Amino acid sequence: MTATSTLATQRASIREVGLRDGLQSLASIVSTADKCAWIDAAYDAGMREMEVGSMVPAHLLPQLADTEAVLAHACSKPGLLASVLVPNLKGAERALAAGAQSMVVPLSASYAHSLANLRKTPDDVVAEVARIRAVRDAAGSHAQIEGGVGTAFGCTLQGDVAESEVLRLMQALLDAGADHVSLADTVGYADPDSVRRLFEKARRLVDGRLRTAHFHDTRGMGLANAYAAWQTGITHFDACLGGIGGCPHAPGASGNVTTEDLAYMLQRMGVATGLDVPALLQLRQRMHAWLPNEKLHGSLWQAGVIAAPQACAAICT
Ligand SMILES: CC(C)(COP(=O)([O-])OP(=O)([O-])OC[C@H]1O[C@@H](n2cnc3c(N)ncnc32)[C@H](O)[C@@H]1OP(=O)([O-])[O-])[C@@H](O)C(=O)NCCC(=O)NCCSC(=O)C[C@@](C)(O)CC(=O)[O-]
Repeated sequence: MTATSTLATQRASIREVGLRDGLQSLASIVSTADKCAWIDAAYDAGMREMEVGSMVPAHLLPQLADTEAVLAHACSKPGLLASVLVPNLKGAERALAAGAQSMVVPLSASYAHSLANLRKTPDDVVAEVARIRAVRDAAGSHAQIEGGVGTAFGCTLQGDVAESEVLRLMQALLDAGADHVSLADTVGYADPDSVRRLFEKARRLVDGRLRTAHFHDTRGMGLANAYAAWQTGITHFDACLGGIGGCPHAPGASGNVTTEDLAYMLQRMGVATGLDVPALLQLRQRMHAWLPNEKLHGSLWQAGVIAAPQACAAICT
């Protein structure tokens, strides 16, 4: 898809991943009731895709130990696509039993990060996706399987990651049974040029089966990278309210691109997201009470939204 035809689409979807990527690296533990309130408020603000936790061993990420309960609440929301991260077959079995509508299987294109994060090589993760697909199909479930290719632009443990390796693994995930794939910049190694280059190549290879772009704002390029991905035809983005997030097994990892800033950027570009940006800002404000010891990030909350032209005209006359 060319930039011109992409811009004609003028619709994009943001998946709030704060309850998973956002919380996984924070020491604070948010109560299940507060997580459900977070889901309610995001849903009321128009959010229709949320990643609400991880099916990892509770002792590894106690922050996400209540994922089953949080997922059950998310699944009660009509029209909400509720996903969870699953690191292995056991996690997928838990996700299927809990009624997940979408499972994100992370695969690190960086060999070193793959071992640190999942104790598996990237190709072992591909083989695990084949097992997850077999179990899902045998269960008669329609839960989507997303292969999330992380460290796609490099990482602190290994340095460079070759584009050819990222593309190979992306294709291997689809061949193994993933329904679609996403590309992630785990530690802020991407820039708009490298994003455009890799996403264009990836889209040439698998077209619409490359669904989502997942950026961290580690070096201040999160929004610029999202814009570059949008220009290649990507219309699904991951983001975290308050810009929290980061992989605990990736040294130097920091927060995701900020949901409210990304939603506002798209809105200013005339792209419909279905999101109520002032409502997102109110939700961000509530997060201070849920995460009193954590720093929230982003820009829009400081300056506020610029009033729509009609409202401005009314005020100015
Ligand atoms: C994959 C493992 C589990 C391997 O960990 P392991 O120790 O190799 O696991 P194992 O298979 O040897 O099993 C050890 C024990 O854990 C149990 N177990 C095993 N699996 C599960 C499970 N799913 N749920 C519950 N329990 C489980 C298993 O049953 C066994 O129990 P025991 O017999 O000793 O009583 C571990 O390495 C792991 O959980 N890693 C995940 C780390 C993580 O969450 N990282 C962050 C997410 S990835 C990320 O942030 C990047 C991303 C996606 O956001 C993209 C980006 O930003 O770029």
